Amino acid sequence: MIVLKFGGTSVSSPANLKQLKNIIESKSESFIVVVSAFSGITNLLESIATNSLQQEPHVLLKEFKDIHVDHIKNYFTDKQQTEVLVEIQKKCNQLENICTSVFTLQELSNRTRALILSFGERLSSFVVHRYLNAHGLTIELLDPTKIITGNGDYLNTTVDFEKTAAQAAAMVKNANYIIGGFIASNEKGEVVTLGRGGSDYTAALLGNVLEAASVEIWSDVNGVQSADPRKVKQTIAIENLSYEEAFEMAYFGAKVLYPPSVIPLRNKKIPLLLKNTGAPDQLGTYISDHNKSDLHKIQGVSSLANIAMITVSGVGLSGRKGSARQVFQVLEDNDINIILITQSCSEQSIGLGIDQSKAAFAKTILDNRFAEEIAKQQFNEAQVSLDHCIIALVGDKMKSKVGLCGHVFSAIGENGINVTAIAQGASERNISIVIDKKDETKALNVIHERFFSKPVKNIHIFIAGVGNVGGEFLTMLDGQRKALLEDYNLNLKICGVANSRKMLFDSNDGLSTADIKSLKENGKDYGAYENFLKEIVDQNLSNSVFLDMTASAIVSDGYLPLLKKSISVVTCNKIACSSSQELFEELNHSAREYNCDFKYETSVGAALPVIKTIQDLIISGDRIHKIEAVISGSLNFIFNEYDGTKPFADVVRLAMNEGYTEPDPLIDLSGLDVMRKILILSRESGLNREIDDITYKSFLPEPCENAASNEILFEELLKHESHFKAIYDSAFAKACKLKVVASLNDGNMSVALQEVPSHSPFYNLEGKDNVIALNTSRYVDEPLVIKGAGAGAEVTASGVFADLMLIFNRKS
Ligand SMILES: NC(=O)c1ccc[n+]([C@@H]2O[C@H](COP(=O)([O-])OP(=O)(O)OC[C@H]3O[C@@H](n4cnc5c(N)ncnc54)[C@H](O)[C@@H]3O)[C@@H](O)[C@H]2O)c1
Ligand SMILES: N[C@@H](CCO)C(=O)O
Repeated sequence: MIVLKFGGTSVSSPANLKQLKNIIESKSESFIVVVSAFSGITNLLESIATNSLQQEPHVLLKEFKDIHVDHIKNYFTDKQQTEVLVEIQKKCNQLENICTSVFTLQELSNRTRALILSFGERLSSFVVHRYLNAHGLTIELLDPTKIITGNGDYLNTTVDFEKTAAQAAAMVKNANYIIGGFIASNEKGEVVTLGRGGSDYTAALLGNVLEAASVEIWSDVNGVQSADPRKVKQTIAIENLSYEEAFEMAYFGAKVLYPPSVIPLRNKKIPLLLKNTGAPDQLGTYISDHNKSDLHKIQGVSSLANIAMITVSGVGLSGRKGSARQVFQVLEDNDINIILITQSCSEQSIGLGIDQSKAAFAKTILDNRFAEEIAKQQFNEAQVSLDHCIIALVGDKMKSKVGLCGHVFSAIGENGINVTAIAQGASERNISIVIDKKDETKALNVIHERFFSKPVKNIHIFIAGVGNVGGEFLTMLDGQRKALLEDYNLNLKICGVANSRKMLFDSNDGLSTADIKSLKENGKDYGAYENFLKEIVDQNLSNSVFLDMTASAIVSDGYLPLLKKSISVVTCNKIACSSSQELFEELNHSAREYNCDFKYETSVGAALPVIKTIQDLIISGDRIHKIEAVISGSLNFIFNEYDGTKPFADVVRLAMNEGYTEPDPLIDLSGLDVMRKILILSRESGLNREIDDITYKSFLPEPCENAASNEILFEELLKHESHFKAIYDSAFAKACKLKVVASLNDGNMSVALQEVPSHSPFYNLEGKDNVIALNTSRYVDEPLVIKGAGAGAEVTASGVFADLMLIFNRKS
């Protein structure tokens, strides 16, 4: 004998009902089918019951009848319908009579409520029975009130297993049956119910008393998922669970199974199979005595919201026997359920997780109970902290996996999620972590990504600036997206983007390049830049990263608040790293403190590995003694191109059009861009320096230096053509080339336009190339030289991309 339970959705459409028929026909052993009420009916009956007190619930009763009549019209031929409809009408009349009595007497006892609620399964089992008969199946309809007996609460009866077993044995022979779930009777023969989710329980207890070979629960999902699919996108069905794991998962919100149903089956070691009626070929979840999986891993991650943490603390708790018992007793006496307990071994505090709605009451009763101790300052008043949730990791074999907790905490720590309390039983079947409620979905996702097979890590990207570099970045991302997903399991989603005025967000599907191109037309004015930042923070997404591809100080001023929310920052904008030493240090320090990354490799030499090389040298104990470098791609290009045959202004414009200069080319021409870079390299070398410490003599005439706009700058450059020609001629006369050289020597920084002779290593530096020569304690006679393209939107975008990958590929 096997027991098969079909939920509301499995009986509420012709397609599913046909599946139900096919499923039971495929069984070789005899069976009992347990059915729930049609979808939505139990809630409707709750409303009918409650409504009966205020008014005669004609409208709701009509709805109740109409739903059933609709099903019947869908399931039966015209000829078959008549008889079924007559019976339904009879049952609806009975229900109406009960409701009228409730209204007349103005009395709705739990006894009457249970009777009203029972109509859902009474009708569904009748309809499904007739349907199966009409399709030629020989199957008998059982009356659950004649088999299942309970006592106590009318709405949540306690089943009398002995009596039920005897009745079941008398009524169930070697044949096939169908029965409505959820309903039972008490010793007086009155109708009672098994509590919400009770059809699962009917199946489990029939499985128990009939010692079934197995119990199958058929619903609209493929078994227990590794997490709640409404909160985590890429869940997987768990193939095998032990009874204990199933109970934990069900308790912590995996709604596919009513938790108490596991117990009658575990007691008799009856396997439980959870299957999808709509997809019977899917494996589903097999729950049995032992978890067959050999993997010592987390089976699922689940959560429970609306938790308040109550802390009972005080010096008087230490060594005081029975205090925990007293705390628990006072809560028990007042019907408050404790969901989670933590106590440190110093015994100075006990932390309790309870349902948030009971928090204020719990504080009052605890403070009253310990008023004397509080007055003597032995105990503190109970502290209440609201708006938490519990994240539960479930798995029988987690205990033997070294480092598992470490992975969990690093995953959530890297995403800025604070842990308020932790509870882990000695069985280690459940590790419960209390966190802020607002982080519930984020925590479920980061833990799920970290632990489940071939997880796809969703990277949530926010971008400021989609100009030259930003535009190239988007092209590169489009080209790499597929490979990143297939080869690295990384799904890069652009969730938000802004230019200097407008912003666009889409964290569900991510923004496409076409969406981003329409930013000007379709974006929303953000007003103050802080509004863009606030939106990023409020989204509270896992694996969030902010890319700055602007040259804006407003944008770089926003890094700190992001880092402090554990949102990593990747930038090619040099402003933040070359402003005060204090800010530079605070940015790096905050990234470490808040477990995220601050990456700025492209601020010097575009994608050349300059900063990374210096960091690697320093961390391995080397010391930087001297840096000599040409680190302006645009100036190198300009002085390579300029020979007096066309105006200096035209060459600068060419560099600008090629995307080598800053958006404001005066930043390059004034030497500021090079100064920022040598300052950043000095700081990376361990020096504490400011921009004013750099020795620099400008090669620009003053009117160019003071140009208030690009237009004026180009006019002034043209006016001073002879100045630039003279600089060129002087170098040419000495067979030298012009190079803007930055150096760090003995702690002193300088930048200067130099005439370099042919034997100089800088002489042959072509186009927009950069070269950086490092003399260190290890590279003494010959410097370590890094050379290559130092400007250009494409190489810079590739450097930004590489920084991004360094953050997330490493963590996957
Ligand atoms: N081009 C290169 O070779 C190169 C190399 C290394 C680093 N960089 C750095 O890359 C950055 C971008 O350079 P680019 O050539 O792409 O410049 P760009 O002018 O083409 O693009 C910058 C974009 O930033 C946007 N922007 C400006 N203020 C903003 C704000 N407050 N909020 C949001 N967006 C804003 C602008 O609308 C523009 O679209 C600069 O900081 C530059 O120093 C460039
Ligand atoms: N404007 C910069 C871009 C690279 O930082 C340069 O010319 O080098």
